[in-house]
Amino acid sequence: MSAHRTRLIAALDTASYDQALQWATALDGIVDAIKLGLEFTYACGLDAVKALGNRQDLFLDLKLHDIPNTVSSGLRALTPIKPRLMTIHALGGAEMISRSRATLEDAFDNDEKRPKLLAVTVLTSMNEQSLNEIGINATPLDEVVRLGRMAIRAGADGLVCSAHEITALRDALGDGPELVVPGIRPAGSNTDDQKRIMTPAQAAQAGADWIVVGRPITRADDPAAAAQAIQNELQAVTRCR
Ligand SMILES: O=C(O)c1cc(=O)[nH]c(=O)n1[C@@H]1O[C@H](COP(=O)(O)O)[C@@H](O)[C@H]1O
Repeated sequence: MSAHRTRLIAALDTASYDQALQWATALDGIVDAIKLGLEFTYACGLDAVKALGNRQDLFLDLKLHDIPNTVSSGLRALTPIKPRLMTIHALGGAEMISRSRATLEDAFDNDEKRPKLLAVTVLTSMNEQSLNEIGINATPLDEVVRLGRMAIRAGADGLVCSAHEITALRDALGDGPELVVPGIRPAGSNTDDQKRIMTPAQAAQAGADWIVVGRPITRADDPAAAAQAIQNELQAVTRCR
């Protein structure tokens, strides 16, 4: 058993480079990593992603989902950015995941420096009803565990899931996979479009390796203070696993 700290990723969802830089600067030394996703990347381009990613640990969240050749080639094109974490959709299937992992291994001699490949399971904005609407007659919990098993077996280093599924995933897959958990809302904050939410402390208690928090930080009057409050909440949870 080892002491394990849940780390905080701030999602810098904006189309403005200046805004992202301002947040990244204010949060430097408070959060453990920053996340740049579709909005920032499409609006500002990969050079801007690289510039911000050179300053702090980077989670590059582009959620690739296409045929195996297209996804693995797309990942290869992103490797000069050297993110710490990258996302693809588990729904792309086992071959897409295994080819993606092989591409990343091929691009990095040093496995320590290789970006960790995360498979997104069921988006935290979805509940059982939204799964039914797309023809999946399962609970989010069952669907996440099913996709999670497949994705880890195929070569993903970790999974993106909600905090509600952490215990079941640990039971099914053990401590190895990195579990990255969005849908985090400090008590009393606006849930926005998130459906499967928990507080930072609850997610840490459940065993999240990383939590991802966007609007509760970026829409706060003082983003640095909001992020520090979340870190304090995480650090108050001591757990061993
Ligand atoms: O892959 C992700 O990071 C992700 C997966 C998921 O299931 N749910 C989810 O919210 N996210 C991302 O996590 C961030 C959550 O942002 P907030 O809802 O503002 O805290 C966003 O940048 C989402 O793109």
